Amino acid sequence: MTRPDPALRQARAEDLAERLAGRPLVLVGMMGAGKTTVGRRLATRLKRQFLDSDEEIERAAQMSIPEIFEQRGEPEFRAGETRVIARVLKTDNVVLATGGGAFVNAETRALIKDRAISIWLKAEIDILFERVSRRANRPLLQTANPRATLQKLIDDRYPIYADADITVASRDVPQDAVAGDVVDAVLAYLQQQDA
Ligand SMILES: Nc1ncnc2c1ncn2[C@@H]1O[C@H](COP(=O)(O)OP(=O)(O)OP(=O)(O)O)[C@@H](O)[C@H]1O
Ligand SMILES: O=C(O)C1=C[C@@H](O)[C@@H](O)[C@H](O)C1
Ligand SMILES: [Mg+2]
Repeated sequence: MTRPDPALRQARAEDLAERLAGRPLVLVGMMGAGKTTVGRRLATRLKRQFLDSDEEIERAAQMSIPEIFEQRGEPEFRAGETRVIARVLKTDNVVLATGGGAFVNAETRALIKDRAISIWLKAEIDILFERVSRRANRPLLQTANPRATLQKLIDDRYPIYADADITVASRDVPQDAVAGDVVDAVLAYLQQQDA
């Protein structure tokens, strides 16, 4: 594949930033889909602030996510996640990467749908499993058969993620290329809405 012309790439990002008129962009999807890494690159391109709900929760609690799950339990983590996302969505001009379970919560999902444009970064299980296997920082996957657990989460969650405004394939290509795909997909979505 040829590399996109940097000037064209920049022009598309500037066009998108203007068309969005401040509306937040929210990345949803499974752990390992690339929400954090792609979101960061997307924010740079759009000259926006980047926030990550997992990082915000860790900062507020002064603990890592595995520690929060262990010491306070998943329900408290989920309550914190909903609060953090509600707070972040009061700000314009933000790119928000959510934790994998955030969009599954009906209240959080309604808030995201109301305030932001949501993008599902959708990836195949092989890609997800390879990526999440690099680090043991996902408490939900600390099971006897993490691949089967991941598959079960995919089965449960994909119909819900499909409610996002836009779906972008998180392919096995450099993260910058996926960020470019997101720019193109959101532009196409806005053009379709204007038509
Ligand atoms: N396009 C890509 N190519 C190669 N590696 C990638 C790509 N996108 C993400 N990764 C790698 O996959 C891992 C998981 O990515 P990331 O942390 O961004 O996922 P996430 O969707 O934010 O997951 P979580 O829901 O657990 O926060 C990281 O090590 C990241 O560097
Ligand atoms: O998929 C999930 O439910 C999670 C994903 C991570 O981003 C973290 O929010 C946490 O590990 C839970
Ligand atoms: Mg993340």
